Amino acid sequence: MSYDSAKAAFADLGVDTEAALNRLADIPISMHCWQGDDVVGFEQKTGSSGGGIQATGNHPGRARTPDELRADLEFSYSMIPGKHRLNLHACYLDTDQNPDRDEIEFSHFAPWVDWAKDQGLGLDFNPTFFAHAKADDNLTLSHPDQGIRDFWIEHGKRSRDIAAQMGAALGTPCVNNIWVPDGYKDTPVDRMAPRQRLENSLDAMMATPQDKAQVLDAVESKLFGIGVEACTVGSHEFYMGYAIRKGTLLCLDMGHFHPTENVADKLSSVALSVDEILLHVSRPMRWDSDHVILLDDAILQMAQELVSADLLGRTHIGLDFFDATISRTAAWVIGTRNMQKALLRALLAPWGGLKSAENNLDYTSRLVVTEEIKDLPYATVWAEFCDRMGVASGQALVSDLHRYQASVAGRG
Ligand SMILES: C[C@H](O)[C@H](O)[C@@H](O)C(=O)CO
Ligand SMILES: [Mn+2]
Repeated sequence: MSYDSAKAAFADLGVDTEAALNRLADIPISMHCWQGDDVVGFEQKTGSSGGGIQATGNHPGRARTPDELRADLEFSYSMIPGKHRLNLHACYLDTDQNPDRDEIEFSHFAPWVDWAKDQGLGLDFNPTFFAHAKADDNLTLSHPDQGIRDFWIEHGKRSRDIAAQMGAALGTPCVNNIWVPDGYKDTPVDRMAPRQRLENSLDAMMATPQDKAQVLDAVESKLFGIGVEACTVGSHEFYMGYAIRKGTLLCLDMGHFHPTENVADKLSSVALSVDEILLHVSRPMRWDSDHVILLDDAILQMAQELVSADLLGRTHIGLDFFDATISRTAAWVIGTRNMQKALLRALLAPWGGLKSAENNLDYTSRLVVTEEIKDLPYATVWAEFCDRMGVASGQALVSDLHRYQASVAGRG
């Protein structure tokens, strides 16, 4: 089918494909650096991720240096239509020095900033509160030991400063997202004290006012993780309350709720209480398994909510998955494109008519239309988008992904 025929099919429903394509071109997705190297990072130490998160698999081609990671990212961005962002973790510093987490500085990340400027990318940032000896108790900002808390508060402060400098250097606010693994394997007798300590530590970390044009603070909750099955200190209720009271962004990670919860349903509720939202789009399978996102119902519903509730202007879309059983670059490309495809479908829905049917309690029309539009030629509009953006689709995409993977498979 030609794009003109597809355009006419959507126009029949009152949908303007040109407006949808223009809007999609303006939605940046923050791609996470950690898919490229299985959440290992570039600190001069050995050890696994810790904190209950784990990349599984041993596919050849893992990036072992910042240069390799940047090369993989450059290839991946060239396969993804539009201009996007990179989400960096503090453990991905690029320096010959060996600072501990409480000693990191902007200079340790300067090569990333120079590269981002060169590539026209915005940067987002995250303090790294896991994979460190001082996180081995699965307690960091909420640890009963003041010394350990102070260490992590210092790390958090420095990360926030670095994020602000990144935002200033690149002229686009850097979202600085805080996730801590803190929790208990077995049922604690005191849930209040660690939560009070976490709140105090967060307050100390974010005590210095920062320019929102440079850095946006975000906090990320979790239901449970490996090793903290009984209680997570930074639960959803904890961070939702914190974000509302303190004016931070709230991060909703799709893998951080009970598997039967619909994270898309939370957006409109949360948006009534916080100004801005951060999404970690992920695919949990039975647990927070961080599978590569598919074009499945969960993602489609998330995109529908973002468009229908008019939340795109105050939601930062980040990704959070890491699969080491497949080509890591293909994982980035497929997952990011799926997020974009979901947004495109949502932008191509006849929201006016659907909302008016629902308002009139005409659920039959709502059902007929939502089912009928599933047959519309979305693939043709997507191919047109890729074409206009100079990015491969179909068999050409498959070949390019295989060719790049073959070129990195020999890495040791
Ligand atoms: C590496 C990330 O910070 C991490 O995945 C975090 O965002 C998370 O979701 C932990 O489960
Ligand atoms: Mn996350």
